[in-house]
Amino acid sequence: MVRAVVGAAIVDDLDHPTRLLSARRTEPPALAGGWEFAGGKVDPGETPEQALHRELIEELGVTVRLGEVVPGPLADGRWPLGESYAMTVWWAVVDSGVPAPIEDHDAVRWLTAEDLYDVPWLPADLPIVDAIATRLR
Ligand SMILES: Nc1nc2c([nH]c(=O)n2[C@H]2C[C@H](O)[C@@H](COP(=O)(O)OP(=O)(O)OP(=O)(O)O)O2)c(=O)[nH]1
Repeated sequence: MVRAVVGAAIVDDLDHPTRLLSARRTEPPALAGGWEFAGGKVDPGETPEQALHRELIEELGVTVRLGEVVPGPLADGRWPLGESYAMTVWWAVVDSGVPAPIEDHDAVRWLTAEDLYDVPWLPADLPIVDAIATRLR
């Protein structure tokens, strides 16, 4: 069974995004230093949206408003993350708080279309970043 993961493409504006938030992982060692979408695994008893809101409060200290799903190639628009995980990614904007690397990350960075690929994204995230890049102005 593929495990469900949720992630947020946090941008400055849902209708006219110009900046995307990326976060640098600290764990596990094989993934540490890679940049990703904040989020994580859906726990038993949670909806995917509940899981994402929980993870964003824990990891970045923010509440968000979710937009549409960034549609991926798998069933339900999910994106493959290797063999074991599939991630649903929502567009999101910050409702309250300032994103900070509270847990699981040691840096966050807002990226524009110009410097979107200047950070070493986790390899599985690159097709997702490509999809987002088409919307960043
Ligand atoms: N959150 C997140 N995980 C990603 C991304 N890209 C990617 O390959 N992954 C992988 C890393 C992990 O193997 C898996 C998600 O696990 P996670 O470690 O973020 O989940 P979690 O916060 O619930 O972690 P834990 O409680 O089990 O330690 O998906 C991404 O953009 N965001």
